[in-house]
Amino acid sequence: MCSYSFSVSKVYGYSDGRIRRFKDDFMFGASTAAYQVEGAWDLDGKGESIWDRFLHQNPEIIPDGEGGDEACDSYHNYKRDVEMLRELGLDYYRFSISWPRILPQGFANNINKKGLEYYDNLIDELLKYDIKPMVTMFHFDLPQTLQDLGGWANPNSVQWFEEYAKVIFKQYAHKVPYWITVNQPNFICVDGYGGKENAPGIGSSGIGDYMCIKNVMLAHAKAYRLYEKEYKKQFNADVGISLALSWVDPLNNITENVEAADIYRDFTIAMYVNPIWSKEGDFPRTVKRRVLERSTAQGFPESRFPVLSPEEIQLLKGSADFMGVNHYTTFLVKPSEKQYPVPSFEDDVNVTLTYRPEWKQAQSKWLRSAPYGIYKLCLYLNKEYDYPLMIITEHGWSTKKVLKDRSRVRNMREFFKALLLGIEDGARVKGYTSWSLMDNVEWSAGTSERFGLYDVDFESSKKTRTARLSALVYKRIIEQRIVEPHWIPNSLNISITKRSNAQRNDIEPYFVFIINYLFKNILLS
Ligand SMILES: CCCCCCCCCCCCC/C=C/[C@@H](O)[C@@H](N)CO[C@@H]1O[C@H](CO)[C@H](O)[C@H](O)[C@H]1O
Repeated sequence: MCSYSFSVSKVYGYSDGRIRRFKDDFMFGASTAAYQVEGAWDLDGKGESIWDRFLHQNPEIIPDGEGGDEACDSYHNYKRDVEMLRELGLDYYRFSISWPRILPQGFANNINKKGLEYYDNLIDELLKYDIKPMVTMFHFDLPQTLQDLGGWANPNSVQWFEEYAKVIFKQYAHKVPYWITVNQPNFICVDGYGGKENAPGIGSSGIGDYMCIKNVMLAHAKAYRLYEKEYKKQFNADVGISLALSWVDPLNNITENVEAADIYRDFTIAMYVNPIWSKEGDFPRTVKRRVLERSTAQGFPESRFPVLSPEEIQLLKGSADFMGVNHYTTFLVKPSEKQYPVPSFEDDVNVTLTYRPEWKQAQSKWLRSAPYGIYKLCLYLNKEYDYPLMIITEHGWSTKKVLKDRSRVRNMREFFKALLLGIEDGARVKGYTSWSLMDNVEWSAGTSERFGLYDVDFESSKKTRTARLSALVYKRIIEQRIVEPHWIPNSLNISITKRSNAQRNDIEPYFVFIINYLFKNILLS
């Protein structure tokens, strides 16, 4: 049992007032995902994905009725997207490839040339302006034809993914420096196979979700090993996986709550990190033991949690060049007071999640601002997994449709301060990716939750994009390499500025420090 205690004043108060600086080689980017932005859901030979099917069949669950058929129409507007990345001055763009756009029926016997062409054009447009492509190979949109065969619950899915990986590595390996095999196995499996509210909505909690986790993790490892064997020597890209890693603290220091926090971390963090980054490999012992005990008590002849063979453990161990960290929020936990359905993932974990009331709420119900969480997550990962190399592959904040998104600016600044503190304390974080470049289709929430640095007018035929306040603040942070607490632009106009390190003013952090010091100690005294 470990409580991950640390100096509260340092984190909650940022009390030393020091301005910390992002090193010049720290990379900044922005991210999107195919289903959420591309639109053109059935154009030019694209096959149906599980999200196409799910939201077409259940339109009533989308609050504003806006699914991904058109989305931001990035399929036609990708040049404008790249222009926005240039306006922001970003180093890289994280986007995903839609599996059914490349392989309409999921299998490599039928490759859609128009699909390949679309991503070739996007990548070339990025490279033309010196913006690095960071390509996610799978971000939730499985071909429906593969779902009809059981999807990620079918052990053959490991091989299906490997065949898809072969096609896209062959096509793009020579121009992609960063690959992310899979985005968020927990969302794919726990929400999609355990739950009913996200595609494919199987509702097999405590069984289907665990089968899916094993297969998705192995699929990731197979793709990593494929790149390692066939392409690493020649092109030397970094290949990683993106994990949804919320931080979790006990509600208070009562032993049961501290234990509940440990269990929750094991089921949501260690579950995905252990097989790749721990010395022993495999899924966490605590998770295996707990599910076995419950399965036995429930009358199952063996554990509902699948076993990895010694070969599979080896395949997974070390199968990533970096850990993609998607971090949005922090939860507080205590043991559950209610009885969850049996069997279920929720019953296996058996905790209740809550927040501190003072943590500001975003437009999304699940999202509260507790930026210290990224600092504690860094400490935890460093301690448990010996300082893994990380890229923040997602962090963001949702609002209503407003241009002056002050709450996003506040959240971003606080997050950066906590992240810089984590880096100062040893975290090896090499980049930050804002979720999202622009408003998009937030899965079952449609466009009711806006995560964009750019507003998107979904009513307009061109899906017009307009920079928000946060876009200008993010651009300024990237240029200056520091977080200026009070900087605001004169207007919301944004334009492309030539990037150069010489622009960065080394004296400015100290100037800002003196102004802050004077403000706090003299003007306020
Ligand atoms: C009285 C207190 C009640 C507390 C209730 C808490 C309920 C919380 C339930 C847990 C839900 C966790 C949800 C977390 C989700 C994120 O990790 C996940 N959305 C991140 O995925 C990425 O999200 C982006 C923006 O949401 C984007 O959609 C992207 O595609 C995803 O990769």
